[in-house]
Amino acid sequence: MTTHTIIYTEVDEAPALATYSLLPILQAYTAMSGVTIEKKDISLAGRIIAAFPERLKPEQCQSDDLTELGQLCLLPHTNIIKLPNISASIPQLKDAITELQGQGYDIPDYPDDTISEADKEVQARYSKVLGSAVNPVLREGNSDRRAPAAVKRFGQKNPHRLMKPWPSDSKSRVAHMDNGDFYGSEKSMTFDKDCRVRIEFAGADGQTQVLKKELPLLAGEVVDTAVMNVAKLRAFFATEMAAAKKEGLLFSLHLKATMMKISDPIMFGHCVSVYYEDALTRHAEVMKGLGINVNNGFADIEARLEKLPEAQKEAIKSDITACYGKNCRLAMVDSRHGITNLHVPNNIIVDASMPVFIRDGGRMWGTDDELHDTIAAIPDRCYATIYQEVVKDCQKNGAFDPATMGSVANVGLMAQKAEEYGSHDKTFVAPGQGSIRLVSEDGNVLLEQAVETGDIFRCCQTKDEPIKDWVKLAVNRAREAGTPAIFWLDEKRAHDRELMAKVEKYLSEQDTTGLDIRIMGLVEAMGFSLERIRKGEDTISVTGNVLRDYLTDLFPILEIGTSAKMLSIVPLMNGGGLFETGAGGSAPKHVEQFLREGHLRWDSLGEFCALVPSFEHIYKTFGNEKARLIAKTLDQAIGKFLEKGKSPSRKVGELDTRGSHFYLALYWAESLAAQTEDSELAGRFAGVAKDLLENEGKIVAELKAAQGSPMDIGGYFHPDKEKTAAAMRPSATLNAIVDAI
Ligand SMILES: NC(=O)C1=CN([C@@H]2O[C@H](COP(=O)(O)OP(=O)(O)OC[C@H]3O[C@@H](n4cnc5c(N)ncnc54)[C@H](OP(=O)(O)O)[C@@H]3O)[C@@H](O)[C@H]2O)C=CC1
Ligand SMILES: O=C(O)CCC(=O)C(=O)O
Ligand SMILES: [Mg+2]
Repeated sequence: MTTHTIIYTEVDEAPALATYSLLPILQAYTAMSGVTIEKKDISLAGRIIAAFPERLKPEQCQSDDLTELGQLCLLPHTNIIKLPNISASIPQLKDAITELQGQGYDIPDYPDDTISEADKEVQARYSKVLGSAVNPVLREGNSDRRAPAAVKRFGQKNPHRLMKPWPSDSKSRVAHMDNGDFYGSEKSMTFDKDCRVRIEFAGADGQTQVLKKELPLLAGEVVDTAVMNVAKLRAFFATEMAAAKKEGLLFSLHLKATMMKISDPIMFGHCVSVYYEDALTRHAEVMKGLGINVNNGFADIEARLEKLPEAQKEAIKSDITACYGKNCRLAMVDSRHGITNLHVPNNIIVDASMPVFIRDGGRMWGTDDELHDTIAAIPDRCYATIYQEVVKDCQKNGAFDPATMGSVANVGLMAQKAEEYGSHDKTFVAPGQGSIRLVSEDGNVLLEQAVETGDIFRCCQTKDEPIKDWVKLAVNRAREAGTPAIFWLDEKRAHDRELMAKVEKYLSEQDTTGLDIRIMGLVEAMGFSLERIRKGEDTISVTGNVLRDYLTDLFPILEIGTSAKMLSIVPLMNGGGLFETGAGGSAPKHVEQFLREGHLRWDSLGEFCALVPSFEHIYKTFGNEKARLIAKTLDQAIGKFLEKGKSPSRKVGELDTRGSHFYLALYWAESLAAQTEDSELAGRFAGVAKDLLENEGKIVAELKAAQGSPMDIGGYFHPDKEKTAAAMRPSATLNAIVDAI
């Protein structure tokens, strides 16, 4: 029998733990269909190990699976199930390095300063591991995300209870800059032929410095540049902190330091240094000596102060305490442990943090472990305004009702590192006063931005083929769904104006008869979608890469309580399929709970849903009929799983991730046994279904018995495989049935 391969990604944290329980079931159920499910390691630890082969013992070495997957994504038959992985901030990267070193891996420290050539080489290798280093490599296609019909139906019938009311006198708001931001400075152009450009800094003193030697561009490519003026950014933070203090609101900051790994940690650092300015200025010399980098958050300050003699440390700490007294109150991430919004750059990731702010009635947690009205600072106007529109709507009309609200699906322009999310290698801190500019090979200045020392310059690329593909995908989705599809484009943004022209052109080449497709500004599009949501009507948002990310967390978190249940398909432009599991992250909080009390509440519904189109893709590509049946029966099993309420509970002692996998296996076996199209599969799974059902009580009891005490899996970023497998497969009865298939 020919075998067809699905690649299943090994990741980090909660979804990685869940994989230990789910993957053996998947492999057993698909083996008879000629589908093999193969693992590839894209975990943070795996990627670090793969970056330093020459320093490791042969048995410690790992292949560079990410690079291999990146190449596979360009081939027509590739089929990948992509689970969420850690996009590491520097503090997370350092923690992972320390853990690996403790396990005997001779991995170098992350160099804070790059003084020697050797430091530079190490940092260059780590820069490929840092931040969102995985998704942009694999996403060789645009994105199609929506709540599967069964999930939405279930969500309306069983509305989640996470939505909190908005106080009638809510004073919360989104704060953004009015000028000096990326939005205000953006310049954009479309190239009419293939060419190469360079990016250079031209100092006011007449010196020039090449920042990027060569940037190859394709005909039809849209390129933009923009600058964040840091003096204005700091003034904005100071103003909003003072306003929060005056109005009695909490202050919070929402950025994407993981995806925007160069620009956003710097913006985060400015916020930290404005808040703690008095203490940091007074002790500037000591802080410098300790190597403190505010971009890594208050946690870095706190940790490094520990190196000081007691008296000196206490003096600085007392000045820090004075900052809390003088300044506004900060929103807390973990009020019980005194962790604020400014602790580490990866704690508040805007795509997930703003929906929770809205779900919680426009409030965040204070030090008193209560919810309070809050100023949500999102400095750049490119996207901040959409959230203020939601805030305004909820202040006027109250919280949304998950039982009746409509749905917003998304078609997102993402392929080939589109827009801001591909800008890291073209983001620079201005080395002085002058300008940063894009220069053609023959020396013509194409786009130029005035900068002051420390300003953040950013250049983004959006290729033509992905835009064409995105428009086509939007038209197809609009036709399939029969609902309005709105292109969210802001005519005040230079980049969006270039895109609008292309959208209009490519739409005119498609058959759009009978479809309601419109282009709207962001705030208008949000208002339009919210109005429909409140009437229970569905809308498709067709957006660029950043809004794709933001909206596919926002709407699902409001509608169904989480974005983990989204169907997230990336039709690869060369014919393959990348099936992302959900739209959320790797849920670090769930791992904490698992380690503390042996209960994992990761919901694998995202994985289940992604597998259906993945099997269908095998059928469509290779005509594998058994794969078609595997998909059909899995879909039926998911329906029953939802109907019977077998998702993991949040409480220890109740059904957790492992138990939910058992029920999926049971319902899937029942569906396979009941179908009449393939007697071989039916015959094989009739016995499995019978065994699982007969042993239901025993299996559930065995799984429950494994809960209630702390777990030792030998690591956080790089757990011990055997220990983790044992922890995640604690039912001998279930294992025996699955392993015998
Ligand atoms: N595609 C990718 O690879 C992505 C990766 N990330 C990475 O994930 C990490 C964590 O990100 P963070 O922003 O904290 O977001 P997470 O989505 O991991 O967590 C936010 C909350 O969402 C809920 N949640 C998310 N997924 C599930 C699930 N499958 N089952 C049940 N509940 C779920 C949980 O809520 P509750 O606690 O209330 O149960 C969780 O605490 C970061 O390192 C980030 O870089 C983030 C987004 C996408
Ligand atoms: O890659 C990442 O860091 C996050 C991706 C993400 O949030 C998304 O695509 O929704
Ligand atoms: Mg996201």
